[in-house]
Amino acid sequence: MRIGIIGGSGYTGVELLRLLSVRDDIEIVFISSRAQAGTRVDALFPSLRGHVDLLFSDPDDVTDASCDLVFYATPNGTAMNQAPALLDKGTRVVDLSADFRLKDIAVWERWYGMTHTCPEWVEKAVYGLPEMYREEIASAQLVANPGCYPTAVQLGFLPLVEAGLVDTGSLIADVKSGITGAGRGASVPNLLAEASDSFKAYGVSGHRHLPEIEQGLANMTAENVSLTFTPHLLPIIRGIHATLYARLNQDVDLQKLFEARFADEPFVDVMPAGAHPETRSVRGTNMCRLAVHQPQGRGTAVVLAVEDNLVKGAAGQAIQNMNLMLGLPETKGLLQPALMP
Ligand SMILES: NC(=O)C1=CN([C@@H]2O[C@H](COP(=O)(O)OP(=O)(O)OC[C@H]3O[C@@H](n4cnc5c(N)ncnc54)[C@H](OP(=O)(O)O)[C@@H]3O)[C@@H](O)[C@H]2O)C=CC1
Ligand SMILES: CC(=O)N[C@@H](CCC(=O)OP(=O)(O)O)C(=O)O
Repeated sequence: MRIGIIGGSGYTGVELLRLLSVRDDIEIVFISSRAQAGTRVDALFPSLRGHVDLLFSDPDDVTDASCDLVFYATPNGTAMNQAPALLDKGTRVVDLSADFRLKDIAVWERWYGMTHTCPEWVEKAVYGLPEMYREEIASAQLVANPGCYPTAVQLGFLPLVEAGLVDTGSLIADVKSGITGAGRGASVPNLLAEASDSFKAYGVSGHRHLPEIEQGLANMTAENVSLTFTPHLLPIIRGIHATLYARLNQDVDLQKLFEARFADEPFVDVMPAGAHPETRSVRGTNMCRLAVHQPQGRGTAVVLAVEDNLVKGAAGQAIQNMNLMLGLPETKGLLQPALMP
């Protein structure tokens, strides 16, 4: 399969390269970076020496590359302008940005502060959370890959919301992300001296992942969904840790419920009762590890979810979606264990 990557010099782009370059069923034929066009990929990323023998290209040239599938690992507002030319030619696309994730265009425009230039493809796009939409993803031409926070939060709440066991009007997600979540672009708040040895919340009054998570949860239930979502910046490189709270409306064996819901899911691991999953247990992997608790047997379910924001939260999930779309084994190239310690 011939694969192209637009935005190959960013963090999710290099993660796509790390995971795809070792596969013998995939030929990477195109990697773009406007700033790096003409330079060798392994000059920018020596980690790929011996694995990727390509130069960065200009994104405009991808239309001539005749790819089976193209990834957009670009900032929000890019794919909606560039991908339609490929989509109209029949190329399949996985967009890692938020351009095609929200079905309500007015809501997207409010949260992203831009006019949407391609609502017709938003309608046709399939949201790329395989644990919810596996069949639709397999036949989609355009997949909107979920955001990093939305992946962990939706997977953690999924069994509870789907089974109607919680008050969906009072859900709480307290979530922490490593700094690569902010991308590779230079910015003062992301400097080592600014972000390390410190910890803070941000976006408390509103983060653009709120409508995405609420849209996903609403698709799991006929009930009204309302979420309080507070993101935090953790002084680590990779990893998301979500602590999710929901009021139970009945007595239920939560451990059994979670184990049954994810029994056939290759990339969701329900840990034994009482576990406290760590971000390092998923570093570099496509796994989301969950643990479900009911402290003191009172009526609140507390779900802990960890994932690597660059893998299950971005590039790994994008490849999981690619595998489904191209009729390849879903887990192909994604089963390596975490790097420890
Ligand atoms: N980082 C994360 O953990 C996650 C990120 N995402 C989303 O994935 C996307 C990529 O994120 P990330 O890799 O972190 O971003 P980076 O900022 O690290 O990289 C962005 C890439 O896009 C390219 N790019 C920028 N502007 C354009 C443009 N107008 N046309 C073509 N290429 C462009 C850049 O190269 P150049 O400018 O040289 O062309 C670079 O290769 C974003 O939409 C992000 O929100 C989603 C989930 C998690
Ligand atoms: C730590 C950090 O800054 N994280 C990013 C989320 C990254 C992501 O998933 O962004 P998209 O939805 O745009 O794809 C943020 O809060 O903006």
